[in-house]
Amino acid sequence: MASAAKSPGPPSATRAAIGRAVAEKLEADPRIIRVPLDAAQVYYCLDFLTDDECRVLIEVIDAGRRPSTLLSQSADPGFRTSESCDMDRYSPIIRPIDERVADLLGIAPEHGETMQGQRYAPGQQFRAHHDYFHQREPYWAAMQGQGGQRTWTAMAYLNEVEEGGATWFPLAGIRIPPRKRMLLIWNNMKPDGAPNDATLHEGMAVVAGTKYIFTKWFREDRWLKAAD
Ligand SMILES: O=C(O)CCC(=O)C(=O)O
Ligand SMILES: [Fe+2]
Repeated sequence: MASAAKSPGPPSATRAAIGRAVAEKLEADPRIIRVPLDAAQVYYCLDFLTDDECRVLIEVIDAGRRPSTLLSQSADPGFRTSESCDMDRYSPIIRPIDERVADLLGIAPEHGETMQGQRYAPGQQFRAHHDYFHQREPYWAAMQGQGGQRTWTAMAYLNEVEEGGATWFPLAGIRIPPRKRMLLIWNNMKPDGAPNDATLHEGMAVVAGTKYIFTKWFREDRWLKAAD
């Protein structure tokens, strides 16, 4: 999270193996399309969710939303201005969707963090950041104890946004406009398992309408929720 550090972290055989296994699973799936990019492994699945699922997930987000937070405080108060909602993975609404995401990637559900809903009103955004943890940051020791590095991200768009709200990868050079029901998937690591700086991405400001998504981050090991 937070700003790009010079070296985001060393290679890792474990993460490299996860990267290969997930890419192989996705590439064998006829529902998945790879975005033609060299800098990062990015995929999407157009109709991953049904309209009903999108509607119910939006209701869950609206009922549980609170201001979004950051792991390291940014000097810019406008860095992440959305609202978030931690989704109860054991609820009968969330669990099947949560497990379907893990199954699509071929990652054991225990490696996934709780799905997090995000809501952006006009003007709200999540400035350019990495989903992986910067290993030089003070939070890294705690993250290592909670399942280690984030490997893959899966993010679903739950509604059409009137204007704005694209997910922009400025270094990889793609901008993805929100598209209802679509799941976007990317590997935050390089093929050698080191964090990939080119996965820097931004949830661009919504101009008109409201944007609802959920984000699911996978860890290299089993995720252990921090004690509250
Ligand atoms: O809103 C977006 O398009 C990006 C969200 C995001 O990067 C995240 O939740 O980590
Ligand atoms: Fe992100």
